[in-house]
Amino acid sequence: MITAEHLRKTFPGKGRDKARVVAVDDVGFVAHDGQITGLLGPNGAGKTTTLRMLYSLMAPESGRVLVDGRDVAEDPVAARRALGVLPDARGVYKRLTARENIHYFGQLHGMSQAQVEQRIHALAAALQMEDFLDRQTEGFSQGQRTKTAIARALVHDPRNVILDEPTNGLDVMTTRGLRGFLGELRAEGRCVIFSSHIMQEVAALCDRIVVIAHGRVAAQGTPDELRAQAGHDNLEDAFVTLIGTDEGLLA
Ligand SMILES: Nc1ncnc2c1ncn2[C@@H]1O[C@H](COP(=O)(O)OP(=O)(O)OP(=O)(O)O)[C@@H](O)[C@H]1O
Repeated sequence: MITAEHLRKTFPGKGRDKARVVAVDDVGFVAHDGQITGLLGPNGAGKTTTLRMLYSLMAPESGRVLVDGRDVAEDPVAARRALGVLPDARGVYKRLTARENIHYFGQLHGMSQAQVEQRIHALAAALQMEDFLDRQTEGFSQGQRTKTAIARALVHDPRNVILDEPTNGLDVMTTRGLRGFLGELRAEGRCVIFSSHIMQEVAALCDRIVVIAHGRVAAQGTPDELRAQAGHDNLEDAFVTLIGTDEGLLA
C-alpha cells in the first residue's frame, strides 16, 4: 500500500520569469494492495514529480509518503526494497543484453543466481520477451526497452509497483499485452500505481483514479464515484467535466 499525504514540490523559475514553478501542490491519495491506481493528467500536470516523490528520488517540500505504512523519509532503503519502479527515463544499459540488465538488478538486490534465473524466466514469459531476451539492448525498439525496464524493476518481487507512463510510445498490440500484465500484478495482490495522460487507458484499467491538473488533485475515487461526482454515466465525459477540458487527454 502506498499513501501520499499533502505532497508539495516547487522548482526555481529560470529565465526571465523568476517565479517558482509549483509542480505539485497538496497531493494526497491512498493506493491499495490488489488494486490499480491511475494518476491521470495532461502533460505538465505534475504526475512524474508526484511519482518521483513516491519512490524517494525527490524529497517533498512538505507532506510525506508511506510505503506499507512506513515513512519513506525515515527508512528510504526499506521503502525502495518494497518498490518496483519504471521511471520516466527507462535507462537500460545498452551494452548488456535484456537478460543481463535484469540479472544485474537482481544481484544488486542480493538475490541468489537461482532466484534471479527463476524470476527472469517468469517475467520474460509474462512480458513476452523471449524473442529478444538475449540480445544487446542497443537498437531495441521502445516497447522492447520498456519491457526490459519493467522486468528489471520487478526482479526482486516487490509488493508495490510504480510505473511512469508505461504505455508511452508503444503500439496497440504491445499496449494490450502490457495492460494484461498490469492486470496480473493486481491479481497477485500487488499495489500498482501508473501515470497516464490517456483517459481511455485509465478508464479501462483502474480501480481508483486520481485526476491531477495544475499540480493539484482535481478529483479522486473509484470510476463509479467519479461518474457520480461529475454527473455523467460515461467515465471519459466525467474526466472532461472534472478537469474542465479534454486537451491532451485523448489517445
Ligand atoms: N527539474 C525541474 N525543474 C524545473 N521545473 C520542473 C522540473 N521537473 C518538473 N518541472 C515542472 O513541473 C511541472 C510538472 O511536471 P511533471 O513532469 O511532473 O508533469 P507530468 O504530469 O509528468 O507531465 P508529462 O505528462 O509531460 O510527463 C511542469 O511545469 C514542469 O515543467
